[in-house]
Amino acid sequence: MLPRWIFCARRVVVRHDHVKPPRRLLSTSTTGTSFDLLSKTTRNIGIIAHIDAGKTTTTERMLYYSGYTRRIGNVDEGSTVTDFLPAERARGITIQSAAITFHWPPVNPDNPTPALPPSFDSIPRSSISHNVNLIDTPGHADFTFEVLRSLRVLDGAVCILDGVAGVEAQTEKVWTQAGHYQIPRIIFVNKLDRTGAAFSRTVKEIGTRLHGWPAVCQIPWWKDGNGDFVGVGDVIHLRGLLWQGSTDGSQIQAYDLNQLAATNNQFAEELKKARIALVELLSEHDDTMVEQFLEYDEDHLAIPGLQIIQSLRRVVLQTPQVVIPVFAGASFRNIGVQPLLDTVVDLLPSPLERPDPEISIGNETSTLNRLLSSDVPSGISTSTKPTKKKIDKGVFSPQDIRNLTACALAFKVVNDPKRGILVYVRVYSGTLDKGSILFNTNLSTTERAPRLLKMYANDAVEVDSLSSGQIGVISGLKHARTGDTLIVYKGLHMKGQPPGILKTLQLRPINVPPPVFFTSIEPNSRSEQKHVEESLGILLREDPSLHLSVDEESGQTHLAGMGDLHLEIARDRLINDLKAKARIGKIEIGYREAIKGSTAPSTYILDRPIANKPAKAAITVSITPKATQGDHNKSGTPSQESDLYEGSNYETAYALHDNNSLHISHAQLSKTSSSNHKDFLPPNLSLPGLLSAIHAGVSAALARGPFNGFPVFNSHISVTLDPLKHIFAHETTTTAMSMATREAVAKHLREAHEQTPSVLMEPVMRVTIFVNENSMGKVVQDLSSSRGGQVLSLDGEEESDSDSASASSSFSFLDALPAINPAQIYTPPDPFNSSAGASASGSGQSSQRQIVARVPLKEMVGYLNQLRALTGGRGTFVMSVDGFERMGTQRQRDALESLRMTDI
Ligand SMILES: Nc1nc2c(ncn2[C@@H]2O[C@H](COP(=O)(O)OP(=O)(O)OP(=O)(O)O)[C@@H](O)[C@H]2O)c(=O)[nH]1
Repeated sequence: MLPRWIFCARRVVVRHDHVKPPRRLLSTSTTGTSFDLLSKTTRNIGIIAHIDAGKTTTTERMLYYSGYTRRIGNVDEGSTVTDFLPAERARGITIQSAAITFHWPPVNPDNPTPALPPSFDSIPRSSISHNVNLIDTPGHADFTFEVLRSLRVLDGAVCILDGVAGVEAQTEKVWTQAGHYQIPRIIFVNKLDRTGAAFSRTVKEIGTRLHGWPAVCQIPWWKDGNGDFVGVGDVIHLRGLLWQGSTDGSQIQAYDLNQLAATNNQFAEELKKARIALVELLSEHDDTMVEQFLEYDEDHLAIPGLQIIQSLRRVVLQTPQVVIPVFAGASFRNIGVQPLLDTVVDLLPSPLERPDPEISIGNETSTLNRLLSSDVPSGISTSTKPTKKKIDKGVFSPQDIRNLTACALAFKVVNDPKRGILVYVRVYSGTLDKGSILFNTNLSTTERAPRLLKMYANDAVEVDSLSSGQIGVISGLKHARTGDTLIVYKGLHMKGQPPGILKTLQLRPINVPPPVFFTSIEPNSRSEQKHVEESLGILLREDPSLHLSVDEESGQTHLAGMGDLHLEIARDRLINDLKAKARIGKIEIGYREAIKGSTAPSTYILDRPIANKPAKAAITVSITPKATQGDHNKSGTPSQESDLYEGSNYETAYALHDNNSLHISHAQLSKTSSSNHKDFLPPNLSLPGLLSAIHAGVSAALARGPFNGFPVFNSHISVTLDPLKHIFAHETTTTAMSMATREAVAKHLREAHEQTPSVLMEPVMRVTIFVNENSMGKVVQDLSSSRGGQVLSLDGEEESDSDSASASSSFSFLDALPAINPAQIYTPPDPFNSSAGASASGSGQSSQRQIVARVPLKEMVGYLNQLRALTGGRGTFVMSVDGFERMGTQRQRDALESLRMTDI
């Protein structure tokens, strides 16, 4: 009898034209059993990998075999479903992660909602149709942040490796990040049809570079042992799976061990060896497998496939994950995708099996279910009787928690040409209903969710609700941005806010790294200004790692981003997709300027009409440079803006972008009691309104420093707001206060610079490079002499810069993982000479070396070409911002000179 999933694959072919998601399965009502069924049969997974490993190609096959597309899209022809932005199709790379839903195995139209069995002890999960929400993530280093954003909402991940190139730098980085989020992962070694493909070498690299024991679940099947790649040996079910060449891949022949032994004994013997290795490995990490092994008389081959699947599932869900199931295929040749889909359903967890998601509330961190069960973080008390006073103080009651009926994370905003702005959300608790009023805790705004959708390849299906664990889309939102937390609070009206600190609740907050490249944008004409601004607004909602600042004096708008490709794509999106008519400047390095002088407090008065209305406001300001450690600041802290919730009721402190800080003292106005505010403030002003106006004014001034117009770095601004002296009845508005503050801070910055000249700070990158042994010397030499870099470690040895933030965080995670001895890893032999494979890829396991260095970003521009030249095209690297460092006098002079040259 044919295995069940082969039957499935055939069934898709037969019924291809009318396999559509049945509406009954899409209904997300929260009644007990259907909620349970939906959650248990849901997989929220992502595909992560190095650029070009084949994520999009594999996704296209997944959509095809599950019946959601009628033809297989081709990356090279620009006809894929997931790379839908014109810029993505033109470049053949994935820029924005797209989330799509499909069912695997395909829904049986005769029995669309089969009952779940009481347990999966006797049948595999993949025998029941599951709801798979798939998030395709970008592979380019400039989009790592986009990958991080998607990782937060995943319950499991498939990591695709290029079978020729092996484990590449970006894979290692994303793999580690997924490990930090405790995301269970499996690996698909793709492109095994290519010359130089080396499955065995790649498996060893999984052990040594991804720090886990590879559990080889499939071995490649090469025609006659060394020819074309034609199928896989299924180690779990002990069978050979042969794909028919030049078809759509839905015709697969299965051969059991006896059949294989008769036709290809060597392959059959290898399959047995692989099974023994798999059972041995599982036994080391799963006690139940040891019991099974004894039950089956210590016969590795006698243990049923289902028991192996269950054991694999148990080890994949262990934290930290030390066993990594490995599968094989060539998506482009349509080989290996259906069993991979089975594996997704069988091994990766449902939303119900995931750890409680982290949250931040007030300035505490906790987890969502602890909060919902009122087990709130220390320092935040609950009360059964909330009074107005208690609510103002941030106290909330169990009833307030009960009123919190849903919590969701907007993990992606997309401007769809046909459907407008789509906000992709993952629901973490409760149910989002169509028409719900959503409170956005990042923006403190309220908006209604007019329509809810599920995205199926090219189709969007409207649904009435999205329940916990589901991924879907809200269309028609006007404000929500990528990364915002949306909550539903019972009884909230459009102008209201949830009580106390509930309004600060954020799901899985992440640090946005500081932008290090920028470009200027100028509308072609005044009439284009509005459209350009709106288009920039869309870009920023989609991608919060882009930063926008407007220089009020020159009127120039600066767009800053994480990398040159990041900005290039933003530029393409703006001009080609959003049709903004604007001139875009050259992409430049985003230096910072640090003031060296301080100023004494002085009061600035703004007294001139704004928009033809009289305006007057005053503010007292002083500035000091912050103490630094050698003017070197690590990334992570500088870019995040937050209210520090510190100090007394009469002062407010903020951490601003670029390691700046702001302290506002507002002596007469208490933050927690507004009872006397009417004695000091006219009816049009409130303390929160004034604080945010001052915050905005300070941020605007710091965006352009007095030295060369770069953002100011590492300064402390002290502001005093005295309502009796600074506020003028009728004439003081929040706009006037914001402008007064901006002008006051700008004046103080100029004075500080005149007193002691400011200095330029440059972004310094932490670069991880992988090269072959014989190129190592040249690459190190080039880094340290020509590029002014500092080599921190070779092959992960002790770093000379031991306080490196990124280093320590990744080491703490890696410390929990076992040391892997590659000699103990089972791999089948590769058909090609392994050194040939290694030289084709440049990642020969024995000769692969890793260099970690700190290098100024300026020296890394165009580095890939240089690295390729030094390594015969084989080296790869990844980098992230490590901090900003003061430039030497000559370096600063050179940088300013080259900036002047660009201006001419
Ligand atoms: N020979 C061969 N080529 C493949 C295979 N899978 C993908 N490719 C090719 O590899 C290239 C990259 O494939 P993509 O699917 O775009 O890779 P990706 O990982 O999505 O790339 P990014 O979106 O840029 O991160 C394309 O030219 C594909 O046709 C495979 O199994 N065999």
